[in-house]
Amino acid sequence: MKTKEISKSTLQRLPAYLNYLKTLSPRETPNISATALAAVLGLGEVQVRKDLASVSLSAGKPKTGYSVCSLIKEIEEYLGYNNIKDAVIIGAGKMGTALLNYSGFAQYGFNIVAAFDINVTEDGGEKGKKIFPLSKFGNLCKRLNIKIGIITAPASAAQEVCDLMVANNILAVWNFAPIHLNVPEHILLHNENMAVSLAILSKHLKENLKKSKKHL
Ligand SMILES: NC(=O)c1ccc[n+]([C@@H]2O[C@H](COP(=O)([O-])OP(=O)(O)OC[C@H]3O[C@@H](n4cnc5c(N)ncnc54)[C@H](O)[C@@H]3O)[C@@H](O)[C@H]2O)c1
Repeated sequence: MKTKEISKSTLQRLPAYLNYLKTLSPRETPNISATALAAVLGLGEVQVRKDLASVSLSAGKPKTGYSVCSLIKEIEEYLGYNNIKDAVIIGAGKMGTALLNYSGFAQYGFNIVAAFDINVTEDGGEKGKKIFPLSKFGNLCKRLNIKIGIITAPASAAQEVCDLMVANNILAVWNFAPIHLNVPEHILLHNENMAVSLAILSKHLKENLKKSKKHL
C-alpha cells in the first residue's frame, strides 16, 4: 500500500471510485481506464489519473487500464476497510483499563485504539490511550474503520453494548462479560470466560492428584 499523504479532496473521491468499481462484473469488465472512470463519474481525466496513482501501485496500462479487482483491493486497503488490527473497548472499568494499557498486544500487531464508558463525561486516560464518553463511539469507529470490539462492561449491559458495536460495523466481538450474547450470523463472537478456564484447570489438578495418590 502506498503510504504517501493524499489530499482531502482525493480522499473524498475514493469512496465514489470504489462504489462504481464494485458495480462492475470482473468477468465482463476485468480492466478499466482512467478515461472511462472519469467519464462515468463526471470527473476530469487528469484528476482521476492523479487520484488513482496516489493509491495504486499498479500504474494503469496504456491500452488495458487498471485491473478492476486490484484497484478495489488497493482503494479498500488505503481507506482502511481491511483494518483488522485495531480494536476498541466498551466498559473502561478494572478489566477494560487493564486491557487498554496492556502493551503485549503490540507484539502481535494489535492496537487497542481507545476505550469508551457510559460513566465518562470527558476525554481521559493515560499513556496516550484514550478513554472517551460512549457517545463518541460511533464516530471513532466509522472514522478509523474499526472492526474488532472488546466488551468489558457488566453482564447486565453487555447485550446493548454488543448491539451498539454491531450497529457501528464491528465484525468481531471479544466478550469478557459472563453472559450469552445474541449476534447476527455475520458477526464473529469469542467469549472469554475466565471462570471456565479455571474450572478446567481445577479439574485437571483433581485428576493429577488422584493419579499421584494411586502411585503412592
Ligand atoms: N475484573 C475481572 O477480573 C474480570 C474477570 C473476568 C471477567 N470480567 C468481566 O468483565 C466485565 C467488567 O468487569 P470489571 O471488573 O472491569 O467491572 P467494572 O465495574 O470495574 O467496569 C465496568 C465498566 O463498564 C461501564 N459500563 C456500565 N454499563 C455500560 C454501558 N452500557 N456502556 C458502556 N460502559 C458501561 C461502567 O461504567 C464501568 O466503568 C464484567 O462483565 C465482568 O464480569 C471481569
